[in-house]
Amino acid sequence: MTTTSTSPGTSPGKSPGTTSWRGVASEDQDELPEKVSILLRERSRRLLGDLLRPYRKQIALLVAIIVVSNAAGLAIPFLVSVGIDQGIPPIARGSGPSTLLTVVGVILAAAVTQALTRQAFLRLSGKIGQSILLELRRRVFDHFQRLSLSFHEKYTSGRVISRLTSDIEAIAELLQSGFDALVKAVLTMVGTAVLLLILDVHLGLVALIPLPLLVLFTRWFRRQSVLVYRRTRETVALVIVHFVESMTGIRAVQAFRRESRNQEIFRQLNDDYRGANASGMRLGATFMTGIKLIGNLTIGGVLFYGGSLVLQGEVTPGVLAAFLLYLRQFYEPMQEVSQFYNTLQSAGAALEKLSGVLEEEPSVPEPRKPQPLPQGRARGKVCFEGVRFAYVEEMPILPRLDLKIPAGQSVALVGATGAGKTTLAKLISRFYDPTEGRVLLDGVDLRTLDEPTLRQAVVMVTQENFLFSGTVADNIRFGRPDATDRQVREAAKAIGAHEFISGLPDGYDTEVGKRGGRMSAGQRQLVAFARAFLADPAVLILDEATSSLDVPSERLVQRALRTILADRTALIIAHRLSTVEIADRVLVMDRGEIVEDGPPARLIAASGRFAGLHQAWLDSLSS
Ligand SMILES: Nc1ncnc2c1ncn2[C@@H]1O[C@H](COP(=O)(O)OP(=O)(O)OP(=O)(O)O)[C@@H](O)[C@H]1O
Repeated sequence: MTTTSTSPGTSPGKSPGTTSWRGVASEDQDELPEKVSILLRERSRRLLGDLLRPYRKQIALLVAIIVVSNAAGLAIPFLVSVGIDQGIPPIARGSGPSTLLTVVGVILAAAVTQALTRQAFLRLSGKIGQSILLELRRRVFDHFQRLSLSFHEKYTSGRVISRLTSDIEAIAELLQSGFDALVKAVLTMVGTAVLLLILDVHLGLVALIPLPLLVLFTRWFRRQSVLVYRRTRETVALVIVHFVESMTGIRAVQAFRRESRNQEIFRQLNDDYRGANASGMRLGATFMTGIKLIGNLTIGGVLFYGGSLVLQGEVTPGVLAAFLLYLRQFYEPMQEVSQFYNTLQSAGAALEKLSGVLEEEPSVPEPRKPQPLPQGRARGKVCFEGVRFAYVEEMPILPRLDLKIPAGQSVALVGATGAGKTTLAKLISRFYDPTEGRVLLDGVDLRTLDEPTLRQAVVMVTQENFLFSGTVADNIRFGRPDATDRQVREAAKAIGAHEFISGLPDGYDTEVGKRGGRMSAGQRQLVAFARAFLADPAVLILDEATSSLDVPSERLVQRALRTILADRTALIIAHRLSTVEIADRVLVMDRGEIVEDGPPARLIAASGRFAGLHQAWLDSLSS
């Protein structure tokens, strides 16, 4: 089943009601029904579980280390009480300091144990955390690369970047500090409460009186925190979008002198973000000071009440000292919880988005049972059989297309903007699958060809002429990484790019885009042609650049075109009619249909659309 997915996240064939949150679709929804939120949380948890599973044993070891570390920490105040109550009286009685020295020795041992286990914990958790992040980054990158062009056309590179950077960072933060803070807080608080009750039930109950207040206060904080957090995320998203749009569109911004208006918008958005952050900090400050106040009041109360119990001889001074030390320990992690809560929320949101991305399926799937091409290699015959295609179900771009291109033919595709020329080319490259009908290469449905066979047989050179960072030679070698230097040079020579490349500061080893490696539009196009020539596909699709080149460059490109088109099937989306003259055949497209088809000379001789276009072009040349 290979229906084109019309939106990333909507699996074909399922009703939108049940699937509209799947994949990345939930990212676009502000308010999610409770049921969906639960499903999303489950999905996030599954991903987390999946990532943690290989480290089960190490995590168990980590838990054991934390327990020992906390037990050692919790033992210290208790040992202090033993030291005071049982170590000092023998000294006062003159029977020597041996008990006290033993207790001090045990305290030292507990302190050393705590330090060593803490170090082991930090090392091990760091190692596990980094391995998990490595795996997560690998999965997300691999998956993004596998997702079809239809996904990327909608998802935009800005979102891809934030998934791979800030979201992964949020999870890193959780693994590095959040997890540690949570475990420490829970163990310390539960352990302390239990120990207080064991030491002295009466005084223990008094010390725990503020607990309900603490619970209410924490709940209030959590609710407020969710609201503030959401506002921070919303405002930061607007800042980033404005920033990225202004910078990626910097040419248009400067050309239209839009800087000051952009600056004004940015100032406002930036200020909103500052405001949201400030309220977050105020909330955190209120919570932290509130906790500290409750903690200190409790300590004061316990000292007062415990002191009177000591005077009445119901509690020993050592137990009171231990109580005071425990209470300090009890409130400390509570303050960290406020920090941790933010970390948890961002990591939760990040996991939700990443699990959504990983759930997306390529809308152009690999065949289960790939079929070989006849004779094991592509010859280049292309057929469209009853092809219907729509990006959005109700708006067909190609209503019904039947077309046969024999192997080795050069076809020029012309037509008004939006006629569907690029769409047709994308179907031959299998960036999309037809909604109905079939596209065949040498009689084999493209959907049954495996990816390497298809990519080797069909190459599309787009208008972007994208050059990657690296040397010019690397860029030419892009589609055939094992090509030798000689082959690279020969390809460049055949295309007519050798001369200008040799003139670059380091020749073929010049770094693209760096000093001296900047290229003109025509030169970039020649490098893109050399790349395609070296890849040597049976079918070449060229989306010709609309930008007009100067006359010498145009001549160079025309010559290169003749070389590259020889001996292969070619489909050129022609914006320059000079290009059309090289073609064996011209197809004129209008609203997704082929309205004229024939050799250029015949179409010019007839009095159809192409003849009109050609005449207009001739007139423009002579005027
Ligand atoms: N990814 C997409 N999602 C939805 N609609 C699209 C998408 N790409 C193109 N379209 C629509 O399909 C129609 C045909 O577009 P296409 O790019 O094939 O035209 P074209 O003939 O190549 O135009 P041009 O000469 O301007 O490049 C247009 O109406 C366009 O709005």
